[in-house]
Amino acid sequence: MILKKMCRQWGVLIHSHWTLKPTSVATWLSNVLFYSDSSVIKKGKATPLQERRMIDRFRLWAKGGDGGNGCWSYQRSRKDRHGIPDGGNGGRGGDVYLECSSALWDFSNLQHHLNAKRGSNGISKNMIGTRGSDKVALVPVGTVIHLVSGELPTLVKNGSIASLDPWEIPISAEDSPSPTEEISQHKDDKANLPNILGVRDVSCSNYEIKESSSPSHVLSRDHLIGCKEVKREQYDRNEIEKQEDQWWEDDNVLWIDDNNEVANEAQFELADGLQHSVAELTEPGQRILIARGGDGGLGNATLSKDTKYRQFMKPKGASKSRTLEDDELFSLIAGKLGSETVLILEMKSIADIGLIGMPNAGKSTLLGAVSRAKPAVGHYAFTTLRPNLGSLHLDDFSVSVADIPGLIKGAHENRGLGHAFLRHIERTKVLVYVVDLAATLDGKSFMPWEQLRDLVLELEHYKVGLSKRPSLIVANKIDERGAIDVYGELKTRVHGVPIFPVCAVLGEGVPELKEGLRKLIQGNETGCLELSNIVID
Ligand SMILES: Nc1nc2c(ncn2[C@@H]2O[C@H](COP(=O)(O)OP(=O)(O)OP(=O)(O)O)[C@@H](O)[C@H]2O)c(=O)[nH]1
Repeated sequence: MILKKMCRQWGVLIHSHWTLKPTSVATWLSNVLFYSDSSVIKKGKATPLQERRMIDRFRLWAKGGDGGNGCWSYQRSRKDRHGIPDGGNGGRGGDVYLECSSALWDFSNLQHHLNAKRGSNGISKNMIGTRGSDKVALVPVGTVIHLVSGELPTLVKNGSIASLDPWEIPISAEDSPSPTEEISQHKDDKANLPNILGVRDVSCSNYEIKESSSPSHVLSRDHLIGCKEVKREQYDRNEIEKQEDQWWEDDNVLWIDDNNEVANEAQFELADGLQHSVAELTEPGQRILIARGGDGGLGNATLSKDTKYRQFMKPKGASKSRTLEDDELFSLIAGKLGSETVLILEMKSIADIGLIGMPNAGKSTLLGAVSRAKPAVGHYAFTTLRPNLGSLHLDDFSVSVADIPGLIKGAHENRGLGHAFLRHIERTKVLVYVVDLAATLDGKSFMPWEQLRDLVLELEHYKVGLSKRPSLIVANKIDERGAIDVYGELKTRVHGVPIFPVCAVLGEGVPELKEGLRKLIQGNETGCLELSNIVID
């Protein structure tokens, strides 16, 4: 009864005819009292950011959808038993796009294979097949694209591509007859395209296609012959599967095996024929076309308009002398293959200010002190495994601050995930060196000026000139005993950049630091930290 009363007082409804067994109540109470600890509650799907490793390099294989096949049909009537060709063209395959989104941090949501949908086949009554749907994959802001194979990605205007006409018009292949170079044409300027839906209206033998970006060129019907080489049966499936296996093997070695960091980096740098930084996505909403869909094959209605093929379009029996070779015919009506691209995506954080320092220097604590960000803070090195971003509000404007994970000596040789961390510094405008004044007080670590020398060396070894940008120094943990003396010595040993004594935990010295950052961002202070300005014994 007492338990029942307690339950009622706590707002727990217990039906009067329930018989409460003391054991079950005890279990329930113990669950409520002892297991309400958040650490015991099962974690949801979204693991906290610092608990999973950042995937900031990613190998991607993209394929545009194949075009649908053209239709071969005849409209017969009582008066015309042979009929007139009325097979529609196949629909165009979908394209593959990468879209920049500020909602993402890394490539963990991305799939290694991206395939757009195939266009549907043409239908009789001269009906064109529908266009295959596009595949759009989201990538974080600051994604840099390196091309392994395939065509160069094309930047598409910001905004939705939903406005694209689903009835994409299939056209003939490009000048090059090679199937590998078979790239479908842009059809942005529809006014210049013949109305193929109403193929009956096309009397000319030349299409004039004007592209907004490239000079206009004329494709003649003769180029249709070029399609001959794009044949499904010639497309060696085994070869492709072999290549895919190979690719997966490469992929495993290069990127998936987490324990093989250094080998991965080395192989990335040595990757054959890799074209570095062919494109980058820096603003949310930007889209890049990475694989084009193939054009649809031509239906016999379209072909019958061409004098060259007209005689072959007649139904069997009506054709006079020779018939079109099967291969040739197949190449005309088969949908063209979508293009394939292999890319390596790399993420470089974009922030106005980069906080860099040795592990445990207090960078994350400082980020929390200057912004509203709540990064994980721990009294052990490498608490931060991915850059944390925060927004620093100065009176009339705000800037973004990135807390870069701790760098150690040899980071430029990829020690301690050095490359992964150094990469993010490339995009910052201003550098803030955070040094730990208390590091040497226990005799285990380096003096602050030694920390600074090592940091500058690591930056310069990774990329020459990386340290040459407006900088300041934060002398952190000024509250620790003996730190003031170390700070005094630091000022005598390091010149050329402002030094701010700060206690990030208590927020002391933070207003002065913000003022210093404002000057740096506005360009009033431009000094960068040089090795020659650091005095070491
Ligand atoms: N006494 C004192 N301790 C501080 C101060 N700032 C940070 N710390 C402590 O230093 C330790 C490391 O702080 P973090 O902010 O995680 O350091 P970090 O540089 O981000 O470390 P990594 O994640 O390894 O790069 C924590 O135990 C903090 O509480 C400070 O101003 N004074």
